[in-house]
Amino acid sequence: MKTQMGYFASIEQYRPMDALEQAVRAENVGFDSIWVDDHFHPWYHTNAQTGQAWAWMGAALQATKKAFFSTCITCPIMRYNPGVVAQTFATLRQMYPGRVGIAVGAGEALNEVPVTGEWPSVPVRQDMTVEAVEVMQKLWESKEPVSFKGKYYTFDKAFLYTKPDDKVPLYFSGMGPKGAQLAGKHADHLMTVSAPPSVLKNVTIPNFEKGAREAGKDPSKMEHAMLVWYSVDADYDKAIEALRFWAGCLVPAMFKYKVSDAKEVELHANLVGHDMMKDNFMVATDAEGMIKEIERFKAAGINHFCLGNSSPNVNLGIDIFKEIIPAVTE
Ligand SMILES: C[C@H](OP(=O)(O)OC[C@@H](O)[C@@H](O)[C@@H](O)CN1c2cc(O)ccc2Cc2c1[nH]c(=O)[nH]c2=O)C(=O)N[C@@H](CCC(=O)N[C@@H](CCC(=O)O)C(=O)O)C(=O)O
Ligand SMILES: CCCCCC(=O)CC
Repeated sequence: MKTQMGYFASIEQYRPMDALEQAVRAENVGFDSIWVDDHFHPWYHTNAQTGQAWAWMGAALQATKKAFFSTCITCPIMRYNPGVVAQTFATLRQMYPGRVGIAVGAGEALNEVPVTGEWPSVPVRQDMTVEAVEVMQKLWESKEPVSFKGKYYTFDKAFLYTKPDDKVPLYFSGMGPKGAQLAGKHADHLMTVSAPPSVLKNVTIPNFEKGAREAGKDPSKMEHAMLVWYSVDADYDKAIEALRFWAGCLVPAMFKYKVSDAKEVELHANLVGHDMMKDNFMVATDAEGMIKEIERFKAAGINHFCLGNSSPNVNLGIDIFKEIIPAVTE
């Protein structure tokens, strides 16, 4: 499968209009796809934003010409009703045929707790995600009104009058082995987050493929997409430090516990050392260094990169891909 290069335009790290300008620039440089975070609270407090992802996508799709767009990722189970998620992505895909997909996942306390107060366990949220996906697919496909009584959601003769002309591609986030297996079983493609290449190769991707085979699908036709942040600067230490905004994602407790206050995440993020950031993110001083970083993950089986640009000079961090994209996709 040909490697695809995606640009992650963060609307929690950047003001929405700045992220939109980045998306336009990234498309012009040759990125295949644009991905946007779907958050309520951000992963860092100082100088953070959190624009609404779907509102941003509408504007960004109109401002660009051909790039594929998806959230990275939407949690369709708590603060959003899955029926309204299905309606939103049906509308966007009808308006921009072939250019819109959705990635789903079991959520983060940062986004769900502030507006619901609830935080079910990981297995329950995974179960809710599977049910949400089932009902979203029914709404997208059904020519008749949908009535559904599940464990978590009830639909009473719900009908989407605005439908896409073809299927909305569905990515499913699996960070752990069970999440990856569920992704293979219930979605079209895998979405995951940067992890050591050995884990991706020996745990995440095999579990995803196992899930796909269980559902009778051909895993060789399914993408392995991954969100990973990068920073490029001639000064290596400056490049690493510029990734600090995302360091909270490297603290496992942020996923396990009900942490929904960005100030609290920031306190933990500020304790993360450069070695850990270097190991989990991509840091380089030039295009050649970035190509090496991308090749590490390609060798582990990743074939769709969602690259979050945390470079000190953001435009340079986009323009450098004129040289990188041909080298990693040929
Ligand atoms: C926590 C792991 O669960 P998993 O289902 O694999 O992954 C969860 C993530 O998909 C979500 O949190 C997702 O919403 C995060 N996310 C995101 C993910 C991604 O791949 C790319 C981009 C994004 C950006 C984004 C996200 N979320 C948003 O809301 N908005 C965004 O923009 C996991 O580790 N799962 C393990 C099982 C773990 C488990 O069950 N643990 C038990 C305890 C076990 C023990 O005792 O040790 C527990 O915690 O109760 C697995 O195997 O699946
Ligand atoms: C380990 C990182 C999980 C995804 C974090 C996130 O929400 C990024 C937008």
